[in-house]
Amino acid sequence: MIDRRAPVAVTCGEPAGIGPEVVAKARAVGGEVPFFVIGNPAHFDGHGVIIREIDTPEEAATDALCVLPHDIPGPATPGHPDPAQAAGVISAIARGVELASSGAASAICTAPINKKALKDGAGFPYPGHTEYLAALCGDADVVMMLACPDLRVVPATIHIALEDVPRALTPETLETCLRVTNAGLRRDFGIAAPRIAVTGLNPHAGEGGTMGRQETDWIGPLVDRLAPELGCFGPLPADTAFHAVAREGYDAAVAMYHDQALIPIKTIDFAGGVNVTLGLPFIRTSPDHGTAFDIAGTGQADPTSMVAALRLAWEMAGRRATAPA
Ligand SMILES: NC(=O)c1ccc[n+]([C@@H]2O[C@H](COP(=O)([O-])OP(=O)(O)OC[C@H]3O[C@@H](n4cnc5c(N)ncnc54)[C@H](O)[C@@H]3O)[C@@H](O)[C@H]2O)c1
Ligand SMILES: N[C@H](C(=O)O)[C@H](O)COP(=O)(O)O
Repeated sequence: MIDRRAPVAVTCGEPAGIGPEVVAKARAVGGEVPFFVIGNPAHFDGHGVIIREIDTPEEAATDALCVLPHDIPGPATPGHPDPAQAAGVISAIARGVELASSGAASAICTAPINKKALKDGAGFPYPGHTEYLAALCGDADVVMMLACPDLRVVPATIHIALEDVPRALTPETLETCLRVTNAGLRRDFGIAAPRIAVTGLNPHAGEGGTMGRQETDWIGPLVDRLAPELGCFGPLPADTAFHAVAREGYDAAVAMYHDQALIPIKTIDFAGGVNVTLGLPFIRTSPDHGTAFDIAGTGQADPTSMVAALRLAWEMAGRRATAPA
């Protein structure tokens, strides 16, 4: 059967971070995935791969790092973001979205951005790709999933201050999160009847209302109501929801806030974790790490997560390409 998947569009991310290095290294070790990167070709020099400028995504090949040139000025200085580059970093993401939306790319895979650098340099009003991509797609209901072979996690609230979590967490937001998670597990991970563990917000999941009431007042009743339809159960005390035996009982865990979800996965498999946005009209993956300014330019960046992100995007594109309409 002919493989008609278009190549994956990689957005360059922060030029002063480790993004260019892991993208270039991924070309060398992630051999089978056809991809091209949207960025300034000069930013990818020096990592031992052949760089080829291309004019269209169709020219992407696996024998070189193919770069679709994008207007991001100047050299990159590792560890020191240049405010003049911020607008180009942002518009490269928007360009990736256009290419994925038109079918010219089968997915986007985003190299890490530095949110503060984009805010300082170009007034970027979003706390992350996830929210920016949702806005580009008409305020789509999206969830952020981080996935590795042993665990998938979804924080029900994403990039907000901890003090704002209890207000942001409502029956409506949690229900939407559970629905998007269930649909994503079925469509993009091929799990016919997903099992979704839901954690509590408070210590010991509230311990029967003695350490917080969200669990008894509404999280528990909501999870019970949706259980027959979405395969969810809980709320579980978060501290014991992620050990090895517990993980065997679910396909994804929905946690209540960012660190509750991301600490376990980045502890279990920082190198192999992948960030996936579910709920968009196209596929988006990303490595689970950030711009790592502390090691940028030293050659120490590990491309394993970038390779995993490319492979997962490609696999998801394959599943969508062969799914019945
Ligand atoms: N996908 C993304 O765009 C994304 C993901 C996470 C964080 N970020 C952003 O990146 C910036 C820095 O975040 P941070 O410092 O919290 O996390 P980070 O992941 O950049 O770094 C955390 C630690 O892990 C190390 N590390 C990270 N990736 C590595 C790799 N591939 N190989 C070897 N060591 C690696 C770093 O050197 C550092 O010590 C922030 O602006 C954050 O918002 C972006
Ligand atoms: N919250 C993510 C993490 O810590 O890995 C990271 O900030 C990336 O988020 P976006 O994909 O929204 O940029």
